[in-house]
Amino acid sequence: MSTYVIDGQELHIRDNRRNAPVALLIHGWSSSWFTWTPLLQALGTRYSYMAVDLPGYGRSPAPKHPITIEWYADLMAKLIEEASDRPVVVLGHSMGGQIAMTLALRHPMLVERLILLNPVVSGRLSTFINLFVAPHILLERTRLGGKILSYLENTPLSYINQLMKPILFAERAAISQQDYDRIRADARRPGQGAVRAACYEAMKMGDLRGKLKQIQPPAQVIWGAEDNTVPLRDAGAVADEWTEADLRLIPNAGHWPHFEQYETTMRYIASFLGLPILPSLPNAQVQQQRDLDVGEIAQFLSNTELGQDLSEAQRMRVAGLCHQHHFAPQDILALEDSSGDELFIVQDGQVDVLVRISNELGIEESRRVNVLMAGQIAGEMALIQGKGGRRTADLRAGKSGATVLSIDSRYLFALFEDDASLGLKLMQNLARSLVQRLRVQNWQLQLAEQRAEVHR
Ligand SMILES: Nc1ncnc2c1ncn2[C@@H]1O[C@@H]2COP(=O)(O)O[C@H]2[C@H]1O
Repeated sequence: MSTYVIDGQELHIRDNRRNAPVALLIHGWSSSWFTWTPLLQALGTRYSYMAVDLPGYGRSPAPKHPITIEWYADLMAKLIEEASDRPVVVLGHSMGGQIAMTLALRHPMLVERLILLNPVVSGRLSTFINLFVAPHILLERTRLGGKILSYLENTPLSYINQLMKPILFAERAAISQQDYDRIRADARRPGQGAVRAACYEAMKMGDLRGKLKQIQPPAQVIWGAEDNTVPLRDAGAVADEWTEADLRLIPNAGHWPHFEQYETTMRYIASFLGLPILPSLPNAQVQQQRDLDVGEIAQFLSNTELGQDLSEAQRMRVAGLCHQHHFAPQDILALEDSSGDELFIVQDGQVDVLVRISNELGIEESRRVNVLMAGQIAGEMALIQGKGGRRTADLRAGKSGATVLSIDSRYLFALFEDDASLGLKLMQNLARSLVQRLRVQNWQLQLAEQRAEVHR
């Protein structure tokens, strides 16, 4: 845990303190940093994560300032400025999602991407909450009310205990008793009654309907289909107003999809962030990656054969899968007839394509058939042939060397499976590049024919 003091407000933060891009994690109403435990290991492979205890929750003291969603958002903006020198990925759950969206609206420069789990949009919680939980919470505001309730809590009269599970989780949710107990303990933490009541009002005041379209950073919105806390009516507002957002509904999950349906939730997040842990891969390995600037790579991809016609969010996904390699002049990237497990994109310099051809004396020599420049794809032929595909030519760095991005074909195929519309666009782009090369070759053949004619 680290402690930050921002504007005199002490903030306790669970972090992994890596020299890597920052991911800021904002929990929801009546919760704490613990909200993020299932995701921390995977996020830690690429990010320096900061799971904050919001003022008044977990170990962070209650604020002296009146609570509004805007105030929380501005405080998070100052925290980002303190912790990072570039835009950060922001994840928000429930009320934390409302804070994250408000942050992106008020400080778009600070947010690289948003991932929102069951976010509060309208501020109107479910009827369940309004009928049973809210009166309880509003009563807690006063010291006497709080005392009476904490006494009742330990008696068979405590209806809140019985109601908590169906409100928070889906009927068939896979949640362990241990996780449930911890989430419940956070929700009922003594001494937080006043903050809980203030946040209940703040969420209503922070209504984001009508503003979603103005959110600039690419966003993924994940929702448990049986959410009884933040109703799916709010997911409807996202679908209706914010068509650029990547909205995903997860069956058999309620308000805590990352606990209830970890695999599915993680697969969506991993493919959005380009984390190398798509569960459809054998062993779902968590790999340590070199820290590339994903935003910069995504920007570069917009001018490449592979990145044409992709949205910014889609380019970010592809960028997250890229590794960067530097090759000295004449270094070999791939050998003809070897198995092809990677797709390459030339980032800088040149890559020569060499085919082995037997001359009149039957001696094999390498002939350069093409030169690939920045933005062009190489290695797509083996990839398109599928498993066991072999390289059709040697690939060799040109005279001044080459910088190349590579994508492991297993990750690329996992991405195709996971996001069919992105997969289709990428396959179209690969096909387009092949068509272009065939056209050039046809034209070169015609030209050679015409020249031969003139000499005859
Ligand atoms: N005639 C050609 N023109 C341009 N590129 C080629 C040609 N033949 C092969 N290649 C590239 O060289 C790569 C070698 O590996 P692949 O066969 O996987 O994919 C091949 C193409 O990207």
